[in-house]
Amino acid sequence: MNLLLLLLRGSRATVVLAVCFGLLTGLSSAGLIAHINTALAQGGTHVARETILGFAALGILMLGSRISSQLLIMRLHTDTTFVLREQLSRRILTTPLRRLEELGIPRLLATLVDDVQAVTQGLLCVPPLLINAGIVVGVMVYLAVMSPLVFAALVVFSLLGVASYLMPQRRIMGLLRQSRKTTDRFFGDLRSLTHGLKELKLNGGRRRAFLTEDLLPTANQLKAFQRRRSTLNILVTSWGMSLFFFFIGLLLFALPGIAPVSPSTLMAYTLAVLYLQQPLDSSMVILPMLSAGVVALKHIETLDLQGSDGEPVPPAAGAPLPAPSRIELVDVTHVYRREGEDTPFTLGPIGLTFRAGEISFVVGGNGSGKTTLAKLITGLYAPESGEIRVDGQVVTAAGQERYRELFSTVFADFHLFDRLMGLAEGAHAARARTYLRRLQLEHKVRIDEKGALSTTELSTGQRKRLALLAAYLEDRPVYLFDEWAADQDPLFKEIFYRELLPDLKAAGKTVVVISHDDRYFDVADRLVRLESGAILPEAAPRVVPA
Ligand SMILES: Nc1ncnc2c1ncn2[C@@H]1O[C@H](COP(=O)(O)OP(=O)(O)OP(=O)(O)O)[C@@H](O)[C@H]1O
Repeated sequence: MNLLLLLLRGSRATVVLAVCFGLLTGLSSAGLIAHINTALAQGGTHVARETILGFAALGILMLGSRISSQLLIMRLHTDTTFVLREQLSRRILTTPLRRLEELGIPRLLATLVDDVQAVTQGLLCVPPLLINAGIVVGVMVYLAVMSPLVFAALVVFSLLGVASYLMPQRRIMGLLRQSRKTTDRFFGDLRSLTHGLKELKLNGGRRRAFLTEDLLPTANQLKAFQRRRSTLNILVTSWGMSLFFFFIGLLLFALPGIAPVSPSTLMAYTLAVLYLQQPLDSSMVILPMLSAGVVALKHIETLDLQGSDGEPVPPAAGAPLPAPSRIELVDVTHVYRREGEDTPFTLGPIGLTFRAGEISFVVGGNGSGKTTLAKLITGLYAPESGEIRVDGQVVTAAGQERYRELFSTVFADFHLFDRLMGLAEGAHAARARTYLRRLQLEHKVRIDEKGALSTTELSTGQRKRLALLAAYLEDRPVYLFDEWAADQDPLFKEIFYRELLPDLKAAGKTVVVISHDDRYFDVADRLVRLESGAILPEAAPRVVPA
Protein backbone atom coordinates (compact mmCIF):
# COMPACT_ATOMS: atom_id res chain seq x y z
CA MET A 1 0.00 0.00 0.00
CA ASN A 2 3.10 2.23 0.05
CA LEU A 3 2.56 2.98 -3.58
CA LEU A 4 -1.08 3.88 -2.99
CA LEU A 5 -0.09 6.25 -0.21
CA LEU A 6 2.56 7.73 -2.43
CA LEU A 7 0.01 8.28 -5.18
CA LEU A 8 -2.43 9.89 -2.82
CA ARG A 9 0.18 11.98 -1.01
CA GLY A 10 0.49 14.44 -3.87
CA SER A 11 -3.27 14.73 -4.36
CA ARG A 12 -4.63 14.47 -0.84
CA ALA A 13 -6.54 17.76 -1.17
CA THR A 14 -8.07 16.64 -4.48
CA VAL A 15 -9.21 13.32 -2.99
CA VAL A 16 -10.73 14.95 0.09
CA LEU A 17 -12.51 17.59 -2.01
CA ALA A 18 -13.77 15.00 -4.53
CA VAL A 19 -15.15 12.88 -1.71
CA CYS A 20 -16.76 15.89 0.03
CA PHE A 21 -18.39 17.08 -3.20
CA GLY A 22 -19.42 13.50 -3.91
CA LEU A 23 -21.09 13.14 -0.54
CA LEU A 24 -22.75 16.52 -1.02
CA THR A 25 -24.07 15.28 -4.40
CA GLY A 26 -25.44 12.17 -2.69
CA LEU A 27 -27.02 14.03 0.19
CA SER A 28 -28.52 16.75 -2.00
CA SER A 29 -30.06 14.17 -4.32
CA ALA A 30 -31.51 12.37 -1.29
CA GLY A 31 -32.89 15.77 -0.22
CA LEU A 32 -34.39 16.20 -3.69
CA ILE A 33 -36.20 12.87 -3.32
CA ALA A 34 -37.58 14.03 0.01
CA HIS A 35 -38.84 17.23 -1.64
CA ILE A 36 -40.35 15.32 -4.57
CA ASN A 37 -42.20 13.14 -2.08
CA THR A 38 -43.36 16.18 -0.13
CA ALA A 39 -44.58 17.82 -3.34
CA LEU A 40 -46.46 14.66 -4.31
CA ALA A 41 -47.95 14.47 -0.83
CA GLN A 42 -49.02 18.11 -1.10
CA GLY A 43 -51.00 17.19 -4.17
CA GLY A 44 -48.93 18.81 -6.91
CA THR A 45 -51.05 21.98 -7.34
CA HIS A 46 -50.75 23.38 -3.79
CA VAL A 47 -47.10 22.86 -3.20
CA ALA A 48 -45.67 25.02 -0.41
CA ARG A 49 -43.25 27.81 -1.38
CA GLU A 50 -40.52 26.39 0.92
CA THR A 51 -40.77 23.06 -0.90
CA ILE A 52 -40.25 24.76 -4.29
CA LEU A 53 -37.38 26.93 -2.99
CA GLY A 54 -35.81 23.95 -1.21
CA PHE A 55 -36.13 21.88 -4.38
CA ALA A 56 -34.48 24.60 -6.49
CA ALA A 57 -31.66 25.16 -3.96
CA LEU A 58 -30.96 21.43 -3.66
CA GLY A 59 -31.06 21.08 -7.45
CA ILE A 60 -28.45 23.80 -7.86
CA LEU A 61 -26.36 22.32 -5.02
CA MET A 62 -26.52 18.89 -6.58
CA LEU A 63 -25.56 20.21 -10.01
CA GLY A 64 -22.65 22.25 -8.65
CA SER A 65 -21.30 19.52 -6.39
CA ARG A 66 -21.69 16.88 -9.08
CA ILE A 67 -19.76 18.92 -11.66
CA SER A 68 -17.08 19.76 -9.07
CA SER A 69 -16.69 16.18 -7.96
CA GLN A 70 -16.55 14.88 -11.56
CA LEU A 71 -13.93 17.48 -12.53
CA LEU A 72 -11.86 16.60 -9.46
CA ILE A 73 -12.15 12.88 -10.20
CA MET A 74 -11.02 13.48 -13.76
CA ARG A 75 -8.02 15.45 -12.41
CA LEU A 76 -7.29 12.72 -9.92
CA HIS A 77 -7.30 10.17 -12.71
CA THR A 78 -4.95 12.07 -15.04
CA ASP A 79 -2.66 13.06 -12.14
CA THR A 80 -2.39 9.57 -10.70
CA THR A 81 -1.78 8.02 -14.12
CA PHE A 82 1.07 10.46 -14.60
CA VAL A 83 2.48 9.98 -11.09
CA LEU A 84 2.25 6.20 -11.36
CA ARG A 85 4.03 6.19 -14.72
CA GLU A 86 6.66 8.60 -13.42
CA GLN A 87 7.23 6.62 -10.23
CA LEU A 88 7.47 3.30 -12.03
CA SER A 89 9.87 4.68 -14.64
CA ARG A 90 12.06 6.19 -11.92
CA ARG A 91 12.02 2.96 -9.95
CA ILE A 92 12.92 0.89 -12.97
CA LEU A 93 15.82 3.25 -13.67
CA THR A 94 17.04 2.92 -10.07
CA THR A 95 16.48 -0.81 -9.53
CA PRO A 96 19.62 -2.93 -9.96
CA LEU A 97 20.00 -4.34 -13.48
CA ARG A 98 20.14 -7.91 -12.20
CA ARG A 99 16.75 -7.58 -10.50
CA LEU A 100 15.25 -6.19 -13.71
CA GLU A 101 16.79 -9.02 -15.73
CA GLU A 102 15.25 -11.51 -13.32
CA LEU A 103 11.82 -9.90 -13.70
CA GLY A 104 12.14 -9.91 -17.48
CA ILE A 105 10.95 -7.38 -20.03
CA PRO A 106 7.43 -8.86 -20.54
CA ARG A 107 6.63 -8.45 -16.84
CA LEU A 108 7.91 -4.89 -16.79
CA LEU A 109 5.93 -4.02 -19.91
CA ALA A 110 2.79 -5.66 -18.56
CA THR A 111 3.16 -3.54 -15.44
CA LEU A 112 3.78 -0.29 -17.28
CA VAL A 113 0.86 -0.85 -19.65
CA ASP A 114 -1.69 -3.04 -17.87
CA ASP A 115 -1.17 -2.47 -14.16
CA VAL A 116 -0.92 1.30 -14.47
CA GLN A 117 -4.27 1.35 -16.26
CA ALA A 118 -5.91 -1.02 -13.78
CA VAL A 119 -4.65 0.90 -10.74
CA THR A 120 -5.74 4.28 -12.03
CA GLN A 121 -9.13 2.88 -13.09
CA GLY A 122 -9.43 1.35 -9.63
CA LEU A 123 -8.58 4.64 -7.96
CA LEU A 124 -11.08 6.34 -10.20
CA CYS A 125 -13.76 4.10 -8.71
CA VAL A 126 -13.27 5.31 -5.16
CA PRO A 127 -14.95 8.73 -5.36
CA PRO A 128 -18.05 7.50 -7.30
CA LEU A 129 -18.40 4.68 -4.79
CA LEU A 130 -18.34 7.23 -2.01
CA ILE A 131 -20.87 9.36 -3.89
CA ASN A 132 -23.11 6.32 -4.21
CA ALA A 133 -22.59 5.59 -0.54
CA GLY A 134 -23.63 9.19 0.19
CA ILE A 135 -26.83 8.77 -1.83
CA VAL A 136 -27.63 5.43 -0.15
CA VAL A 137 -26.97 6.79 3.34
CA GLY A 138 -29.05 9.91 2.60
CA VAL A 139 -32.02 7.90 1.31
CA MET A 140 -31.73 5.42 4.18
CA VAL A 141 -31.80 8.23 6.73
CA TYR A 142 -34.84 9.66 4.99
CA LEU A 143 -36.53 6.25 5.09
CA ALA A 144 -35.57 5.75 8.73
CA VAL A 145 -37.25 9.03 9.62
CA MET A 146 -40.31 8.19 7.50
CA SER A 147 -40.74 4.59 8.63
CA PRO A 148 -38.45 2.65 11.00
CA LEU A 149 -40.17 -0.56 9.81
CA VAL A 150 -39.34 0.00 6.13
CA PHE A 151 -35.87 1.07 7.15
CA ALA A 152 -35.32 -2.12 9.20
CA ALA A 153 -36.54 -4.29 6.30
CA LEU A 154 -34.25 -2.42 3.93
CA VAL A 155 -31.26 -2.98 6.26
CA VAL A 156 -32.01 -6.74 6.33
CA PHE A 157 -32.20 -6.85 2.54
CA SER A 158 -29.06 -4.75 2.17
CA LEU A 159 -27.14 -7.13 4.46
CA LEU A 160 -28.40 -10.05 2.40
CA GLY A 161 -27.28 -8.26 -0.76
CA VAL A 162 -23.83 -7.46 0.66
CA ALA A 163 -23.39 -11.07 1.86
CA SER A 164 -24.30 -12.48 -1.54
CA TYR A 165 -21.94 -10.00 -3.15
CA LEU A 166 -19.04 -10.92 -0.87
CA MET A 167 -19.48 -14.69 -1.18
CA PRO A 168 -18.01 -15.09 -4.70
CA GLN A 169 -15.38 -12.38 -4.15
CA ARG A 170 -12.64 -14.85 -3.15
CA ARG A 171 -13.20 -16.72 -6.38
CA ILE A 172 -13.30 -13.47 -8.38
CA MET A 173 -10.05 -12.25 -6.79
CA GLY A 174 -8.45 -15.65 -7.50
CA LEU A 175 -9.46 -15.37 -11.15
CA LEU A 176 -8.09 -11.85 -11.27
CA ARG A 177 -4.73 -12.99 -9.92
CA GLN A 178 -4.55 -15.91 -12.37
CA SER A 179 -5.49 -13.60 -15.19
CA ARG A 180 -2.78 -11.13 -14.12
CA LYS A 181 -0.14 -13.89 -14.20
CA THR A 182 -1.30 -14.96 -17.64
CA THR A 183 -1.03 -11.34 -18.81
CA ASP A 184 2.75 -11.49 -18.11
CA ARG A 185 2.95 -14.55 -20.34
CA PHE A 186 0.84 -12.84 -22.98
CA PHE A 187 3.23 -9.87 -23.07
CA GLY A 188 6.07 -12.39 -23.51
CA ASP A 189 4.23 -13.83 -26.52
CA LEU A 190 3.59 -10.35 -27.92
CA ARG A 191 7.30 -9.66 -27.59
CA SER A 192 8.09 -12.84 -29.52
CA LEU A 193 5.54 -11.79 -32.14
CA THR A 194 7.02 -8.33 -32.68
CA HIS A 195 10.70 -9.27 -32.26
CA GLY A 196 10.48 -12.54 -34.15
CA LEU A 197 8.65 -11.26 -37.24
CA LYS A 198 11.35 -12.37 -39.68
CA GLU A 199 11.69 -15.84 -38.18
CA LEU A 200 7.92 -16.31 -38.06
CA LYS A 201 7.34 -15.08 -41.60
CA LEU A 202 10.04 -17.32 -43.03
CA ASN A 203 8.81 -20.55 -41.49
CA GLY A 204 5.16 -21.59 -41.78
CA GLY A 205 5.57 -24.48 -39.32
CA ARG A 206 7.09 -22.25 -36.68
CA ARG A 207 4.43 -19.62 -37.34
CA ARG A 208 1.61 -22.12 -36.90
CA ALA A 209 3.20 -23.63 -33.80
CA PHE A 210 3.75 -20.20 -32.26
CA LEU A 211 0.20 -19.16 -33.02
CA THR A 212 -1.55 -22.36 -31.99
CA GLU A 213 0.67 -23.47 -29.11
CA ASP A 214 1.75 -20.17 -27.57
CA LEU A 215 -0.02 -16.95 -28.46
CA LEU A 216 -3.58 -18.19 -28.98
CA PRO A 217 -3.70 -20.57 -25.98
CA THR A 218 -2.50 -17.72 -23.74
CA ALA A 219 -5.01 -15.30 -25.27
CA ASN A 220 -7.67 -18.00 -24.89
CA GLN A 221 -6.81 -18.51 -21.25
CA LEU A 222 -7.11 -14.76 -20.67
CA LYS A 223 -10.49 -14.86 -22.41
CA ALA A 224 -11.62 -17.77 -20.20
CA PHE A 225 -10.59 -15.99 -16.99
CA GLN A 226 -12.27 -12.80 -18.11
CA ARG A 227 -15.43 -14.71 -19.07
CA ARG A 228 -15.63 -16.60 -15.76
CA ARG A 229 -15.08 -13.40 -13.83
CA SER A 230 -17.69 -11.49 -15.80
CA THR A 231 -20.17 -14.37 -15.49
CA LEU A 232 -19.80 -14.35 -11.72
CA ASN A 233 -20.16 -10.57 -11.68
CA ILE A 234 -23.29 -10.71 -13.85
CA LEU A 235 -24.84 -13.39 -11.60
CA VAL A 236 -24.06 -11.43 -8.45
CA THR A 237 -25.34 -8.15 -9.92
CA SER A 238 -28.53 -9.75 -11.23
CA TRP A 239 -29.15 -11.49 -7.92
CA GLY A 240 -28.61 -8.15 -6.11
CA MET A 241 -31.07 -6.43 -8.43
CA SER A 242 -33.68 -9.17 -8.04
CA LEU A 243 -33.36 -8.84 -4.26
CA PHE A 244 -33.99 -5.17 -4.73
CA PHE A 245 -37.19 -5.69 -6.73
CA PHE A 246 -38.26 -8.42 -4.31
CA PHE A 247 -38.01 -5.78 -1.60
CA ILE A 248 -40.13 -3.33 -3.62
CA GLY A 249 -42.66 -6.15 -4.12
CA LEU A 250 -42.78 -6.69 -0.37
CA LEU A 251 -43.17 -2.98 0.13
CA LEU A 252 -46.08 -2.75 -2.29
CA PHE A 253 -47.90 -6.02 -1.62
CA ALA A 254 -46.97 -7.21 1.88
CA LEU A 255 -46.46 -4.01 3.87
CA PRO A 256 -50.08 -2.77 3.60
CA GLY A 257 -51.12 -6.15 5.11
CA ILE A 258 -48.72 -5.76 8.08
CA ALA A 259 -49.17 -2.09 8.92
CA PRO A 260 -51.83 0.30 7.67
CA VAL A 261 -50.21 2.65 5.20
CA SER A 262 -51.69 5.36 3.02
CA PRO A 263 -51.21 5.18 -0.76
CA SER A 264 -49.22 8.45 -0.69
CA THR A 265 -46.83 7.12 1.98
CA LEU A 266 -46.48 3.88 0.06
CA MET A 267 -45.65 5.87 -3.06
CA ALA A 268 -43.08 7.89 -1.11
CA TYR A 269 -41.36 4.69 0.15
CA THR A 270 -41.40 3.14 -3.29
CA LEU A 271 -40.03 6.26 -4.96
CA ALA A 272 -37.24 6.55 -2.39
CA VAL A 273 -36.33 2.88 -2.69
CA LEU A 274 -36.44 3.04 -6.50
CA TYR A 275 -34.11 6.01 -6.34
CA LEU A 276 -31.56 3.70 -4.70
CA GLN A 277 -31.42 1.57 -7.81
CA GLN A 278 -29.13 3.85 -9.79
CA PRO A 279 -26.32 4.15 -7.19
CA LEU A 280 -26.54 0.43 -6.37
CA ASP A 281 -26.44 -0.49 -10.04
CA SER A 282 -23.45 1.71 -10.77
CA SER A 283 -21.62 0.43 -7.64
CA MET A 284 -22.03 -3.13 -8.89
CA VAL A 285 -20.42 -2.12 -12.18
CA ILE A 286 -17.65 -0.17 -10.45
CA LEU A 287 -16.65 -2.68 -7.75
CA PRO A 288 -15.03 -5.23 -10.11
CA MET A 289 -12.82 -2.44 -11.46
CA LEU A 290 -11.78 -1.63 -7.91
CA SER A 291 -10.88 -5.30 -7.34
CA ALA A 292 -8.80 -5.33 -10.54
CA GLY A 293 -7.03 -2.18 -9.33
CA VAL A 294 -6.23 -3.82 -5.98
CA VAL A 295 -4.76 -6.89 -7.71
CA ALA A 296 -2.69 -4.71 -10.07
CA LEU A 297 -1.40 -2.64 -7.16
CA LYS A 298 -0.37 -5.79 -5.29
CA HIS A 299 1.34 -6.99 -8.44
CA ILE A 300 3.34 -3.79 -8.79
CA GLU A 301 4.42 -4.13 -5.19
CA THR A 302 5.59 -7.73 -5.66
CA LEU A 303 8.01 -6.54 -8.34
CA ASP A 304 10.03 -5.17 -5.43
CA LEU A 305 11.40 -2.28 -7.42
CA GLN A 306 13.84 0.10 -5.78
CA GLY A 307 12.21 2.87 -3.84
CA SER A 308 9.18 0.72 -2.94
CA ASP A 309 9.93 1.40 0.72
CA GLY A 310 9.82 5.13 0.23
CA GLU A 311 13.50 5.98 -0.41
CA PRO A 312 14.02 8.76 -2.95
CA VAL A 313 14.33 7.66 -6.58
CA PRO A 314 16.74 8.09 -8.21
CA PRO A 315 19.26 8.60 -5.40
CA ALA A 316 21.09 11.91 -5.42
CA ALA A 317 24.13 11.68 -7.70
CA GLY A 318 27.37 13.19 -6.46
CA ALA A 319 30.03 15.09 -8.37
CA PRO A 320 31.81 12.95 -11.00
CA LEU A 321 34.79 10.98 -9.79
CA PRO A 322 38.14 12.16 -11.12
CA ALA A 323 39.66 10.01 -13.88
CA PRO A 324 41.18 7.04 -12.05
CA SER A 325 44.65 5.77 -12.79
CA ARG A 326 43.78 2.31 -11.45
CA ILE A 327 40.62 0.21 -11.18
CA GLU A 328 41.02 -3.04 -9.27
CA LEU A 329 38.71 -6.01 -9.05
CA VAL A 330 39.58 -7.92 -5.89
CA ASP A 331 38.17 -11.45 -5.80
CA VAL A 332 34.83 -10.33 -7.24
CA THR A 333 32.20 -12.95 -7.97
CA HIS A 334 28.78 -13.14 -9.56
CA VAL A 335 26.42 -16.11 -9.63
CA TYR A 336 23.36 -16.49 -11.86
CA ARG A 337 20.84 -18.48 -9.88
CA ARG A 338 17.95 -19.75 -11.91
CA GLU A 339 15.05 -21.91 -10.83
CA GLY A 340 15.47 -25.56 -11.80
CA GLU A 341 19.16 -25.17 -12.71
CA ASP A 342 21.43 -27.63 -10.87
CA THR A 343 24.73 -25.88 -11.48
CA PRO A 344 24.38 -22.11 -11.63
CA PHE A 345 26.96 -20.18 -13.62
CA THR A 346 29.58 -18.63 -11.35
CA LEU A 347 31.99 -15.95 -12.44
CA GLY A 348 35.11 -15.52 -10.35
CA PRO A 349 36.58 -14.95 -7.93
CA ILE A 350 38.28 -12.52 -10.31
CA GLY A 351 41.28 -10.39 -9.48
CA LEU A 352 42.23 -7.84 -12.14
CA THR A 353 43.72 -4.38 -12.38
CA PHE A 354 42.96 -1.97 -15.22
CA ARG A 355 45.20 1.06 -15.65
CA ALA A 356 44.77 4.38 -17.42
CA GLY A 357 46.44 4.43 -20.83
CA GLU A 358 46.20 0.65 -21.11
CA ILE A 359 44.19 -1.47 -23.54
CA SER A 360 42.92 -4.77 -22.09
CA PHE A 361 41.26 -7.40 -24.24
CA VAL A 362 38.87 -9.83 -22.57
CA VAL A 363 38.70 -12.98 -24.65
CA GLY A 364 37.13 -16.44 -24.31
CA GLY A 365 34.55 -18.78 -25.76
CA ASN A 366 30.81 -18.24 -25.86
CA GLY A 367 29.31 -18.33 -22.39
CA SER A 368 32.69 -18.05 -20.69
CA GLY A 369 31.49 -14.98 -18.76
CA LYS A 370 32.92 -12.01 -20.71
CA THR A 371 29.74 -9.91 -20.73
CA THR A 372 29.06 -10.78 -17.09
CA LEU A 373 32.57 -9.59 -16.24
CA ALA A 374 31.89 -6.40 -18.25
CA LYS A 375 28.75 -5.79 -16.19
CA LEU A 376 30.77 -6.21 -12.99
CA ILE A 377 33.59 -3.96 -14.19
CA THR A 378 31.14 -1.20 -15.15
CA GLY A 379 29.17 -1.45 -11.89
CA LEU A 380 25.98 -2.67 -13.60
CA TYR A 381 26.19 -5.72 -11.31
CA ALA A 382 27.39 -5.25 -7.76
CA PRO A 383 29.89 -7.98 -6.80
CA GLU A 384 28.32 -10.69 -4.64
CA SER A 385 31.65 -11.05 -2.87
CA GLY A 386 34.96 -9.25 -3.21
CA GLU A 387 35.27 -5.57 -3.96
CA ILE A 388 36.11 -3.00 -6.58
CA ARG A 389 38.64 -0.29 -5.79
CA VAL A 390 39.24 2.97 -7.62
CA ASP A 391 42.74 4.23 -6.95
CA GLY A 392 42.72 2.16 -3.78
CA GLN A 393 39.29 3.40 -2.58
CA VAL A 394 36.63 0.70 -2.21
CA VAL A 395 33.45 1.35 -4.20
CA THR A 396 30.62 1.11 -1.67
CA ALA A 397 26.96 0.47 -2.45
CA ALA A 398 26.30 4.18 -1.98
CA GLY A 399 29.12 5.04 -4.39
CA GLN A 400 28.01 2.61 -7.10
CA GLU A 401 26.06 5.26 -9.03
CA ARG A 402 29.04 7.62 -9.18
CA TYR A 403 31.32 4.74 -10.08
CA ARG A 404 29.19 3.87 -13.11
CA GLU A 405 29.63 7.43 -14.37
CA LEU A 406 33.28 6.61 -15.08
CA PHE A 407 32.31 4.43 -18.05
CA SER A 408 31.40 4.90 -21.68
CA THR A 409 30.24 1.62 -23.14
CA VAL A 410 28.90 -0.05 -26.24
CA PHE A 411 27.49 -3.43 -25.22
CA ALA A 412 26.79 -6.16 -27.75
CA ASP A 413 23.04 -5.68 -27.16
CA PHE A 414 23.29 -1.88 -27.06
CA HIS A 415 20.28 0.38 -27.56
CA LEU A 416 20.58 3.27 -29.99
CA PHE A 417 18.53 6.25 -28.81
CA ASP A 418 17.16 8.47 -31.55
CA ARG A 419 18.89 11.52 -30.12
CA LEU A 420 22.15 12.27 -28.42
CA MET A 421 20.81 13.19 -25.03
CA GLY A 422 22.77 16.06 -23.49
CA LEU A 423 25.57 15.49 -25.98
CA ALA A 424 24.69 17.86 -28.80
CA GLU A 425 25.13 21.31 -27.32
CA GLY A 426 28.10 23.61 -27.67
CA ALA A 427 31.46 21.90 -28.16
CA HIS A 428 29.75 18.51 -28.45
CA ALA A 429 28.09 19.54 -31.75
CA ALA A 430 31.40 20.19 -33.51
CA ARG A 431 32.88 16.96 -32.10
CA ALA A 432 29.79 15.04 -33.19
CA ARG A 433 30.29 16.25 -36.77
CA THR A 434 33.96 15.29 -36.65
CA TYR A 435 33.16 11.79 -35.39
CA LEU A 436 30.37 11.38 -37.97
CA ARG A 437 32.99 12.00 -40.68
CA ARG A 438 35.52 9.74 -39.03
CA LEU A 439 32.97 6.94 -38.72
CA GLN A 440 31.96 7.55 -42.38
CA LEU A 441 28.36 8.29 -41.50
CA GLU A 442 28.20 11.94 -42.58
CA HIS A 443 26.22 11.10 -45.77
CA LYS A 444 23.84 8.80 -43.91
CA VAL A 445 22.92 10.62 -40.73
CA ARG A 446 22.46 14.22 -39.75
CA ILE A 447 22.34 15.48 -36.19
CA ASP A 448 20.20 18.56 -35.57
CA GLU A 449 20.87 21.25 -32.97
CA LYS A 450 18.83 19.33 -30.36
CA GLY A 451 20.87 16.19 -30.93
CA ALA A 452 18.12 14.30 -32.81
CA LEU A 453 19.46 11.79 -35.31
CA SER A 454 17.88 12.11 -38.77
CA THR A 455 17.51 8.30 -38.84
CA THR A 456 18.34 5.17 -36.90
CA GLU A 457 17.13 2.93 -39.74
CA LEU A 458 20.63 1.75 -40.61
CA SER A 459 22.59 -1.44 -40.98
CA THR A 460 23.67 -3.14 -37.75
CA GLY A 461 27.28 -2.09 -38.33
CA GLN A 462 26.26 1.53 -38.97
CA ARG A 463 24.06 1.58 -35.86
CA LYS A 464 27.02 0.34 -33.86
CA ARG A 465 29.12 3.16 -35.26
CA LEU A 466 26.51 5.64 -34.08
CA ALA A 467 26.56 4.02 -30.64
CA LEU A 468 30.33 4.42 -30.68
CA LEU A 469 29.89 8.08 -31.58
CA ALA A 470 27.64 8.60 -28.54
CA ALA A 471 30.23 6.85 -26.36
CA TYR A 472 32.98 9.09 -27.74
CA LEU A 473 30.98 12.21 -27.02
CA GLU A 474 30.50 11.15 -23.39
CA ASP A 475 34.26 11.37 -23.07
CA ARG A 476 34.48 9.31 -19.89
CA PRO A 477 37.77 8.06 -18.39
CA VAL A 478 37.03 4.36 -19.05
CA TYR A 479 35.80 2.81 -22.31
CA LEU A 480 34.35 -0.68 -22.59
CA PHE A 481 33.39 -2.25 -25.90
CA ASP A 482 31.63 -5.62 -25.97
CA GLU A 483 32.36 -7.22 -29.35
CA TRP A 484 31.96 -3.86 -31.05
CA ALA A 485 33.86 -4.90 -34.15
CA ALA A 486 31.88 -8.13 -34.69
CA ASP A 487 29.51 -6.48 -37.21
CA GLN A 488 32.03 -4.22 -38.94
CA ASP A 489 33.50 -4.72 -42.38
CA PRO A 490 37.27 -5.44 -42.59
CA LEU A 491 38.06 -1.78 -43.29
CA PHE A 492 36.27 -0.60 -40.16
CA LYS A 493 37.67 -3.41 -38.05
CA GLU A 494 41.08 -2.10 -39.08
CA ILE A 495 40.16 1.50 -38.25
CA PHE A 496 38.68 0.46 -34.89
CA TYR A 497 41.62 -1.66 -33.74
CA ARG A 498 44.48 0.24 -35.35
CA GLU A 499 43.30 3.86 -35.02
CA LEU A 500 40.40 4.39 -32.64
CA LEU A 501 41.61 2.20 -29.77
CA PRO A 502 45.21 3.53 -29.89
CA ASP A 503 43.78 7.10 -29.96
CA LEU A 504 41.84 6.39 -26.76
CA LYS A 505 44.95 4.88 -25.19
CA ALA A 506 46.99 7.93 -26.22
CA ALA A 507 44.35 10.14 -24.61
CA GLY A 508 45.05 8.33 -21.30
CA LYS A 509 41.77 6.40 -21.27
CA THR A 510 41.41 2.99 -19.67
CA VAL A 511 40.18 0.73 -22.46
CA VAL A 512 38.55 -2.69 -22.06
CA VAL A 513 37.62 -4.56 -25.23
CA ILE A 514 35.74 -7.86 -25.43
CA SER A 515 36.86 -9.41 -28.67
CA HIS A 516 37.00 -12.57 -30.72
CA ASP A 517 39.28 -10.93 -33.35
CA ASP A 518 42.55 -12.76 -32.67
CA ARG A 519 44.12 -10.94 -35.66
CA TYR A 520 44.20 -7.83 -33.52
CA PHE A 521 45.22 -9.25 -30.15
CA ASP A 522 48.60 -7.54 -30.63
CA VAL A 523 46.85 -4.18 -30.10
CA ALA A 524 46.19 -5.14 -26.47
CA ASP A 525 48.56 -4.39 -23.64
CA ARG A 526 47.11 -7.41 -21.88
CA LEU A 527 44.83 -10.32 -22.63
CA VAL A 528 42.37 -11.55 -20.04
CA ARG A 529 41.37 -15.04 -21.09
CA LEU A 530 38.17 -16.38 -19.57
CA GLU A 531 36.95 -19.94 -19.41
CA SER A 532 33.86 -21.10 -17.49
CA GLY A 533 33.86 -17.95 -15.42
CA ALA A 534 37.52 -18.09 -14.40
CA ILE A 535 40.63 -16.34 -15.69
CA LEU A 536 43.10 -18.70 -17.37
CA PRO A 537 46.66 -18.46 -16.07
CA GLU A 538 48.12 -17.23 -19.37
CA ALA A 539 46.11 -14.05 -18.85
CA ALA A 540 49.10 -12.63 -16.98
CA PRO A 541 49.79 -9.12 -18.32
CA ARG A 542 52.05 -9.13 -21.35
CA VAL A 543 52.93 -5.51 -20.91
CA VAL A 544 52.55 -3.90 -17.55
CA PRO A 545 53.02 -0.17 -17.73
CA ALA A 546 55.07 1.21 -14.90
N1 LIG B 1 20.76 -12.61 -17.50
C1 LIG B 1 21.22 -13.85 -17.26
N2 LIG B 1 20.55 -14.67 -16.44
C2 LIG B 1 21.00 -15.91 -16.19
N3 LIG B 1 22.11 -16.44 -16.75
C3 LIG B 1 22.81 -15.67 -17.57
C4 LIG B 1 22.41 -14.33 -17.88
N4 LIG B 1 23.31 -13.80 -18.73
C5 LIG B 1 24.23 -14.76 -18.96
N5 LIG B 1 23.93 -15.87 -18.26
C6 LIG B 1 24.72 -17.11 -18.24
O1 LIG B 1 26.02 -16.80 -17.81
C7 LIG B 1 27.00 -17.44 -18.60
C8 LIG B 1 27.99 -16.39 -19.15
O2 LIG B 1 27.30 -15.54 -20.02
P1 LIG B 1 28.02 -14.28 -20.67
O3 LIG B 1 27.00 -13.54 -21.46
O4 LIG B 1 28.76 -13.54 -19.64
O5 LIG B 1 29.05 -15.01 -21.65
P2 LIG B 1 29.96 -14.40 -22.80
O6 LIG B 1 31.34 -14.90 -22.56
O7 LIG B 1 29.78 -12.92 -22.90
O8 LIG B 1 29.33 -15.11 -24.06
P3 LIG B 1 29.26 -14.66 -25.62
O9 LIG B 1 30.64 -14.73 -26.19
O10 LIG B 1 28.37 -15.69 -26.21
O11 LIG B 1 28.68 -13.29 -25.64
C9 LIG B 1 26.24 -18.20 -19.67
O12 LIG B 1 26.24 -19.56 -19.30
C10 LIG B 1 24.83 -17.67 -19.63
O13 LIG B 1 23.90 -18.69 -19.83
